[in-house]
Amino acid sequence: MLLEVNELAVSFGGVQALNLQHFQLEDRELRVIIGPNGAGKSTFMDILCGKTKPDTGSIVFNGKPTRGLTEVQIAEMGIGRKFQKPSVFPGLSVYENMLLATRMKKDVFTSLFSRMPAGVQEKIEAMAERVGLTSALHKQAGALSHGQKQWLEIAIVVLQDPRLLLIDEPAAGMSDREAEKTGELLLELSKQHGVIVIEHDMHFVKQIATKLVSVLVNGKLLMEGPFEEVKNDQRVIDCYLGRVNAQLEKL
Ligand SMILES: Nc1ncnc2c1ncn2[C@@H]1O[C@H](COP(=O)(O)OP(=O)(O)OP(=O)(O)O)[C@@H](O)[C@H]1O
Repeated sequence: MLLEVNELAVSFGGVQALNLQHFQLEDRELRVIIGPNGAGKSTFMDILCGKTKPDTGSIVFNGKPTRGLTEVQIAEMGIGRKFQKPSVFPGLSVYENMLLATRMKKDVFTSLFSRMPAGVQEKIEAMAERVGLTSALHKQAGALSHGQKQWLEIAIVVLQDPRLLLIDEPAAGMSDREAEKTGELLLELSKQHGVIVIEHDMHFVKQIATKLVSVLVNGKLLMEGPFEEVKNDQRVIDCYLGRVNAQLEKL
């Protein structure tokens, strides 16, 4: 098991944001987490990467407990997080952004201007190929399309060689074609990494949920199952009145 979580809870000002009895993820499993706004999805990822400290509970990653560790220590253990908010350096090229990612432990100046260890260039070129950014390698990151920026963000996390990737709403704001390409990329990445994806777009969920979908509601796990089972579950449908419900009916 790559990740095992038990009795994980956190409250903010008396409001319980998360109260997760149990969650587990196998190595090289891609799990999608869905749930209405305020369900605790981002809070769960924030706790997994050490950004938020839980009140109670245990998290065992790759056989080792992570509670009490800092964000940096957790990242070094192999949990990589891609946030919804862009975090690339817009004034640097795609290549330079990727180079920085391979050398995160050094400062920006040293990373960009010191001698490059053997194999780094090849690693960056292979990653650019994987995320479809080969022809944009020397473009400024700030000039990329929204979809390309998201792929660069994913590449930056993957270049740090995490065992587990946490990805928050990767398809938000993308065209259908970009979302589809992103889905293909995540499926490909899950051959080498554990991947947890938070997503609202049900077409995208359908594409990538080849195994299990976890549904969070009010901080609790409502159900877990294959996409077909989840989308037909009355409790899930009831939680998704409105926009997402309409999407579910079309699938
Ligand atoms: N730092 C914080 N301080 C106070 N309350 C918070 C904080 N972070 C989250 N919350 C609250 O915790 C609950 C869960 O929020 P969270 O952002 O995890 O939900 P979510 O499922 O990711 O929602 P969305 O789909 O809208 O992103 C919400 O009631 C939210 O207002």
